[in-house]
Order: sequence, then structure tokens, then C-alpha cells
Amino acid sequence: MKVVGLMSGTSGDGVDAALVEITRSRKGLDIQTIAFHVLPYPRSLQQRILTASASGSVAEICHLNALLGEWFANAALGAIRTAGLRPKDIDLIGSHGQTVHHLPHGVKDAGVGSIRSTLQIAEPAVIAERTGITTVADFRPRDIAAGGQGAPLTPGVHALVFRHPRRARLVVNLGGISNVTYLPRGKGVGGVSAFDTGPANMVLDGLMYRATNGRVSMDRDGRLASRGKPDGRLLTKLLAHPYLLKQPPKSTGREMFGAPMVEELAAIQEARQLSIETLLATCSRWTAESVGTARRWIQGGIDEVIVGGGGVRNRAIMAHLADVFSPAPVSTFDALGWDSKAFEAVAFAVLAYQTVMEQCGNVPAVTGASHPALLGCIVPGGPGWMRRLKLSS
Ligand SMILES: Nc1ncnc2c1ncn2[C@@H]1O[C@H](COP(=O)(O)OP(=O)(O)OP(=O)(O)O)[C@@H](O)[C@H]1O
Ligand SMILES: CC(=O)N[C@H]1[C@@H]2OC[C@@H](O2)[C@@H](O)[C@@H]1O[C@H](C)C(=O)O
Repeated sequence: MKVVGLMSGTSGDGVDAALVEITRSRKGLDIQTIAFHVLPYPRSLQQRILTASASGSVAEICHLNALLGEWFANAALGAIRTAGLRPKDIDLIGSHGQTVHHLPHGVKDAGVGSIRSTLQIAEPAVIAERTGITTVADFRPRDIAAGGQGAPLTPGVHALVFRHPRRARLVVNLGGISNVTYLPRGKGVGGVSAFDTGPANMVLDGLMYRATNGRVSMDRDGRLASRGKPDGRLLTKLLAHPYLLKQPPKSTGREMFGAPMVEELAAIQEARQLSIETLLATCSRWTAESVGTARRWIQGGIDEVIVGGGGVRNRAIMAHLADVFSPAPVSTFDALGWDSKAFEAVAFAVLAYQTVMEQCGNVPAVTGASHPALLGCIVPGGPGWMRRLKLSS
């Protein structure tokens, strides 16, 4: 099957679209990336999404759902064009959508106890209508309904792609949030443990945006952080953050490490007269050390650490990771032939494929769900969609 995976993560910087070819063999799934296309959001749209994620009106979220549907459809069409193909050549789209809120720890509600929820937008009906391709979306809510966190969902795909017969690997995604997947040597998805470790680029991006009055939205290549030194007192305080000490299953997002965290850090910066370089250096170290907390909860040693996500380009975080995990070598997805930035989009192509093949995509040991679940909602591409997918005769 040719499947397009669509992803816009917690950084809200644009839509990643990966066109992959998935073939089933006796050994499992073979996944080949055919094309990758990025459709960056203009800064104004990124800010609208981030603001809406914290305090959007129903009208704004309703509008953004439809608007982002158009962006996601265009990103898919871009990947298909890049491959020199046409929409009719594509079997399926898997769209993660844009997370605007994630409440995995539940909110108490009278009479029904604690209700967990998550919300990804970018209307799949728009994607299916513009492309004519059957679209699977809304992957997380089913896992939540089954008692899970709804995240992370990529660990099953990490296991498919990165497991190694003789090396125990820790797979790290440095996105807005950081998440890890531990793959013990020689084991398949059965041996996996995984969870969100906490902060990554989200905090650094927020600090940069604030310090430059919105002119710069990232510490490019970790240049400023590399000029500073972590502040020991602040680092100790940050490492005592309750989320870092929490036992998995756990997942988090912008609600915890977005604007509230940036404001708290900015207040400390002002009170203690810390430079932006010191602040960024401290938060880069904090990111690496919070990834290091993974070792508290995994069973077994780590032979190598493999890092993906936009943060691989942040040299400060990568240097701290090398230090934290030494002597285990730290390398990137790219070194293993996978584009670091594209991997999550690839993963949602695989998750969509699994859904239409009636394979469960979540890993209950990871999310805490009570059972493996078929994930997502399916929007038909048009008449004959089941036949096209060879789901019925
Ligand atoms: N050259 C670079 N230097 C430093 N940081 C970078 C660079 N390029 C990208 N980044 C960081 O990577 C982030 C985007 O990474 P990515 O797309 O993996 O995150 P995401 O998918 O939005 O997040 P998540 O995985 O949490 O959902 C940007 O917000 C930026 O902070
Ligand atoms: C709710 C949500 O969107 N979570 C994302 C986010 O970004 C990283 C981390 O937090 C992870 O839990 C998840 O994404 C990846 C793709 C996942 O589900 O594996």
C-alpha cells in the first residue's frame, strides 16, 4: 500500500507529510519512504494554534479545525507531487492532526469520576474531500476510551523499525515534548516500555519567542545555549518537577510545559538576573537529564541511544545527551537511514495501515490501556473505497 502520513506536533511549526510504501512479508512489515514534504505554517498561524491550544474560543477551534484540514490536505498533495505520483495512485492517508489539548490525567466530573480527554484537529473530512483518498484520523481517543493515556503511539512503530537482535536501544524523540521508547535486545513489541519524559523544544522555543518579542522562535542549532552554562540551583529545582518523578504510564504536553512553564522560568530569570544564554543552557541540560530519567523505569541496560525529532539539530541538547548516557553512544535516526524530522509522519502512515488491516496500533503496556485497540476514525475517500483498499470484494 502507498500511504501518506501527516503530522503536526506540539511545536505547531507546520505539517510533515511522508509518503511511504508498506509491504507485508513473512518477516513483518517493510516500510520504505518514497517522499517527504514539509508545509511550514506562517508564524501568525503557528501563534494562533498555540494560543488556541491554551485558551481558544469554541468559534476559533471550530474554524481552525476546518482551516487546518485544508493545510493537511495540501501537505498530502505536496508529498504526492514530490513523488511524481497522483492522488489516485495513493491508497490511504493517516493523519495525526494537530493536538490542541491533552488531559491524560483526567478531570474530575460529578457523578462519573475522572474523565480523560485529548483533542486533535484538522478535519479529516476536508482531507478526504480534497484528495479523494480514504483518511484515518483521531488515533488517540480510542486508546483513552480503553483506559490509556492516548500517547505515546509511536512506540509500536519504533519496535517495528528499530528493534535489534543484539543491541538494546533507547529511541528518543526530541519534539516539543520528549518521549522515549526502550527496545530490549532481540524482543519485539512485547518487550517495549515507553513514555513522555517531559520538556524538549517547547520550553526553549517559548523562551526564545518571549526574549525576542516574537522575532525568533527557536535557539537555532542550540547556539545560544552552547554559549551559556547551566545554573545549578535552577537545574536542581527543575529536576524536582513532579512530572519527572511520576511513574509511567505517563504523557504530557503544552498544558504543563508550554506557556505556564515559560512564564515561571521568565519570572525566575528576572528575579535572579540570569542571562538568556544561562536559561537556555539550563533548560537544554534539563531536557537531556529528564530523558535520562528513563533509566529509572526500564528493565535492562542501554547499548545505544538513537535520537529523532527536530531537536537533533540542537547541538546543545545532543551534547548533553551524549554526556548523560555516556558510555552508550548517542546517534540519530538519520544515521540509520530514517529522516529524523519525517519519522512521526511515517509512523502515522503505519498506524493508519494497521487500522485498515484490523491490527491494533497502541501498546497497552505503554499507554496503560486495558487492551490492544483498533485506533482511529475512517473517512471514506469516495465510492468504492473498500474495494480500493481490498477490504471487501
Ligand atoms: N536547526 C535547529 N536548531 C534547533 N532546534 C531546531 C532546529 N530545527 C528544528 N528545531 C526544533 O525542532 C522543533 C520541531 O521538532 P518536531 O517537528 O520534531 O516537533 P513536533 O513534532 O512539533 O513535536 P512533538 O514530537 O512533541 O509532537 C522546533 O520547534 C524547533 O524547536
Ligand atoms: C498528545 C500528543 O499529541 N502527544 C504527542 C506529543 O509529542 C511527543 C509526545 O508528546 C508524544 O506523546 C505524542 O506524539 C508522538 C507522535 C506519539 O504519540 O508517539
